[in-house]
Amino acid sequence: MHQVERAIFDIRRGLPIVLQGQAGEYVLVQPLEEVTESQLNDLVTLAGEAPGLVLSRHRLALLQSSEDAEPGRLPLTMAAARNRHYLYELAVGANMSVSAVNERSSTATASAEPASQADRTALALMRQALLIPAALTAHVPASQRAVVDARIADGTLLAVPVEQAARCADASGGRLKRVSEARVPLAESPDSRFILFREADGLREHVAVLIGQPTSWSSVVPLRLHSACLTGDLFGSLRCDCGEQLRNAVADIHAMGGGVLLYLAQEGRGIGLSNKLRAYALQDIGHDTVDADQILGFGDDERGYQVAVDILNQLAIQRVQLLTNNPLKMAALSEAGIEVIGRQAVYGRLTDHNHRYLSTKADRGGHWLDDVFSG
Ligand SMILES: Nc1nc2c(ncn2[C@@H]2O[C@H](COP(=O)(O)OP(=O)(O)OP(=O)(O)O)[C@@H](O)[C@H]2O)c(=O)[nH]1
Ligand SMILES: [Zn+2]
Repeated sequence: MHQVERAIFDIRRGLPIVLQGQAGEYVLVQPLEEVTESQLNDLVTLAGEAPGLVLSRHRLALLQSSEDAEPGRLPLTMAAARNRHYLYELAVGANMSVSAVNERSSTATASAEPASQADRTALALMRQALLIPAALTAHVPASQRAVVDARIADGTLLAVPVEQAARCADASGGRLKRVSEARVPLAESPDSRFILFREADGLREHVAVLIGQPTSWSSVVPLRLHSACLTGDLFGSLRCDCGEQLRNAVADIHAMGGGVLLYLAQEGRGIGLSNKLRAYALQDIGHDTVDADQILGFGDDERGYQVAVDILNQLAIQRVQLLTNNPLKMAALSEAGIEVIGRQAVYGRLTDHNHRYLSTKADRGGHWLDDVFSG
């Protein structure tokens, strides 16, 4: 796992890695995000043949104008593989179909082939690294093995077994370390304590905010799962309702006699801040919050709650009253064996700026927000 965690760091820095198959085959993986012309040239030279562009099922569904799709790999011509602008159009362009992109460009690509295990793993690693979910993959032919081996040997290219990488990228939670804690009095709840949990790869840290003294909590613990939103939580952005929900939740839990707020590193519904800002830019040209994420290759909600369940287990919390308007959070906890005894709504204010966002959440995400719209 250690090696995979290193690989995720390389990927996050935009560097290529090698995935090694069980039969000894090598697949070079180059993240698309921030890729430079010179990296594209290097990739083609190193592989000795044109790579393919691996895209998520959400992005391919858009490119193919279909309801649903599987992750796939678009085989590229040599010219296409070197054309950064063209690759970006395919991966995140807002005007969408493979043929339309081909038409606008001097290069061309064929229709998608099913993604191999290495391709799928490459996508999972991009997500784990919080990059755009798109990568170039190239099979290294026997003639190029010695060159690639030399790069692995001199430490300029990291190689990891694909099986291990697939397991690591899919393992959400389960490897959380309780790192540090302290008393942090909050305006809405002076008797509060922060406990920090760190994921094994070190990329994400989550905080459990204990409100009041656990010894005085009732047997059903009021719980808020709050996904990080830098823009809303910290700056009071008017695009969403997060900041007010956060503060209202702390006040509500305090008023309920104490409980827990888990502040989860799931910025932008799990797509990361850089992608959320990209999604905001797409919303500014007319797409709604769900479609904007899909253009970038993401599903409506990329969050999982295993991390939250692991923290609750570490805190020995079994029965909760959940503060949420999100049916997925209720279901995720119940499915993981946490008893959700009840639900309490937690709202922010409706404004001109967040109206469309909240109505999309209600209409397309099934969030319980009727009371917000009825005033
Ligand atoms: N991708 C994306 N994420 C957004 C957008 N606006 C807000 N977010 C994120 O959405 C998440 C909202 O999280 P939560 O406050 O847990 O809210 P929720 O899923 O609506 O559920 P409840 O508040 O519990 O009802 C945060 O991670 C925000 O960063 C957006 O337009 N696009
Ligand atoms: Zn927000």
